[in-house]
Amino acid sequence: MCQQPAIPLINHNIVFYGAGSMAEAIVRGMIARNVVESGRIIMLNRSSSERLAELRSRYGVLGYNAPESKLEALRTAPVIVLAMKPKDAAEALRTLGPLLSPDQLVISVIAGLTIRTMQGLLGNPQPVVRSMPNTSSSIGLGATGIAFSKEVGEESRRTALNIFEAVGLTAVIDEERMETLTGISGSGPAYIYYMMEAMIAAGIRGGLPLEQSRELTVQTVLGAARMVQQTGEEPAALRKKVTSPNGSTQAAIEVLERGDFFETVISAVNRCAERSREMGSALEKELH
Ligand SMILES: NC(=O)C1=CN([C@@H]2O[C@H](COP(=O)(O)OP(=O)(O)OC[C@H]3O[C@@H](n4cnc5c(N)ncnc54)[C@H](OP(=O)(O)O)[C@@H]3O)[C@@H](O)[C@H]2O)C=CC1
Ligand SMILES: O=C(O)[C@@H]1CCC=N1
Repeated sequence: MCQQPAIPLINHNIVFYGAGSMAEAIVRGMIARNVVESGRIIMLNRSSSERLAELRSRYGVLGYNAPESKLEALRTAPVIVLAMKPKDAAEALRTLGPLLSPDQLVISVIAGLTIRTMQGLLGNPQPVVRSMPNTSSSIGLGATGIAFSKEVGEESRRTALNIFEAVGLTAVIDEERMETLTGISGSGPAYIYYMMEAMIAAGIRGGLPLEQSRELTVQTVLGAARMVQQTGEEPAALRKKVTSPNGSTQAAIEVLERGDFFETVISAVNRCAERSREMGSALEKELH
């Protein structure tokens, strides 16, 4: 596990422009690891005061949706994390651009939104970071891809890395690979949850009580991931060790193969990447 720093690593305000699931996952992870004091986190949304009240009471963060407070927070924060849905990003970036000074860092978690489009919509070559985290950041087990615009200096680079390293693993990658990474780790938790849903349902249909089926499934997924991590063995090698010749596992794998499981997962990852590119293209059109 990560060691909790005695002195918070981040000693400036961070504004989350968007206060939904992904923003909360990052905030929860950062606060749990004590990398920043909760009073330095400001969360903004468009309309939901109940949501801001919930975040304030859960994490002790500040939350605003009144226009003047929002503008003031955006004008003055050294770091702004863009965390709204892609459909809301163009308008938000157009609002943000004229408010910023050149030293403010904008970090996006928005799927598909490229560095070029971000800077175009901001209207200036602001230092920007394109990231793709996942919701496991909320328990410190996130996996985040990061790409930097050339305007990002060493200190800002470190700031962005501090945020995401505090909530899990980070991978600095070429921006061109961000959609593929989205297909693996950004959306990946959903594929695993889907597999778990099916395993739990199978247990119930086979007569196990829901709770037992759930617990057994969770432990199986956790154990399998830890085995790959801790033994350093390849998943294929570990799979072989479970699969006795002509045994029950082999019979199960044959069913998965008949459903073209391996290629189906690859197609899902590819489609996810393609969809991210489509969302990125829709945002790029907003430039014209
Ligand atoms: N969920 C995930 O697993 C992951 C999501 N992402 C990315 O994170 C982003 C957010 O996703 P998610 O957290 O799921 O979305 P949510 O719908 O949960 O949250 C979106 C938030 O943005 C706010 N918002 C929208 N427009 C504005 C605006 N103009 N000003 C201020 N706040 C605004 C909404 O406020 P209100 O409710 O008041 O309208 C809401 O708080 C997406 O772009 C997605 O691609 C990236 C990786 C993983
Ligand atoms: O589904 C989405 O668009 C976002 C991006 C990665 C995970 N969720």
